[in-house]
Amino acid sequence: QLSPNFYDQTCPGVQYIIFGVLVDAFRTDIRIGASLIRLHFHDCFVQGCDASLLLDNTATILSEKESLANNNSARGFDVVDRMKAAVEIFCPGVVSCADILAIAAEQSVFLSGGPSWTNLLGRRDSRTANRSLADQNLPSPFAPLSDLKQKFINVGLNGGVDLVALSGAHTFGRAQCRTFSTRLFNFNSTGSPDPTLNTTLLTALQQLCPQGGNGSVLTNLDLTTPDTFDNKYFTNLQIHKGLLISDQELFSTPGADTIAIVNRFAGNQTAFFESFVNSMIRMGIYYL
Ligand code: HEM
Ligand SMILES: [Ca+2]
Ligand SMILES: [Ca+2]
Repeated sequence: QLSPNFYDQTCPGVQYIIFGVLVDAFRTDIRIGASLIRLHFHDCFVQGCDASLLLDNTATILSEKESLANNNSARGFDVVDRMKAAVEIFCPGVVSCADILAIAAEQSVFLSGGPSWTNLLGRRDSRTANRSLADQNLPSPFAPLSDLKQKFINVGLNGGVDLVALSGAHTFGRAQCRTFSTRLFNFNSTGSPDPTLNTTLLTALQQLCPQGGNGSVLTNLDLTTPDTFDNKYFTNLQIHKGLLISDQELFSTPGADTIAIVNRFAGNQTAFFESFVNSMIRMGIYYL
């Protein structure tokens, strides 16, 4: 049973301590907020929000850090370690790392221009990780829409508003060429690029990510406002400027129920923010 007041007696300053570390990290790394909210998402989708993602390999643990979606991709662990260390100085042994991830996610959205909300706290950290479950549960950018929906349903979210609103987190942060380059030249063995990709953006991405080139080159997920948390992600989808297949198909899958939701969020940022907060809170209370 999570509560906003969970640390009121035992660590009343926890949010300020984390905020201090976050603001400091932001000064040298504008991307850190995006990286941190992604850690919270990748934690919650595997065994619930229990900080299992943070555990390193041991004799008995196969880390989630090296799962398909996280390996050479998830980042920000050093900042989480600094947050935990700072919290330990003031309230040793009290605050869970799963709560630190949830708080950091909310503050990252707020610091980037998005909404703020009241964090529900009191998660317990797990002593086990599950790499195969991470491989299974974390959505692939190449997956069809039906598969993305199912992965959200599997963790107690829905494949409509939750999927579309939370995908809106791609309003900031970066992605590597290897996560979208299948769209650029010979899409699904058609001999042509993905027809749902805007041709101007296509040309730019072909230059950035040539065939046989370096798959770890980075580009912005939201090419309009790359570091601001806003609804431009959705207006981009309307003009076929989503970066990942999993982004664009929310709008470009014929007959999909997600199209109307994209259109609503594109036209009304307040509606997006409200749904986003609601879905983040529900994702954040998922626990096994
Ligand atoms: C719907 C299914 C989703 C898929 C298939 C997906 C896939 C991806 C991929 C492939 C990347 C780029 C990783 C890299 O190149 O290293 C990425 C980045 C990111 N994702 Fe997602 N994602 C999904 C949902 C979400 C959700 C629900 C959130 C948060 C609520 C989120 C937040 C982010 C952020 C902020 C980044 C940028 C991270 C950074 O710059 O370090 N994503 N995602
Ligand atoms: Ca977890
Ligand atoms: Ca943006």
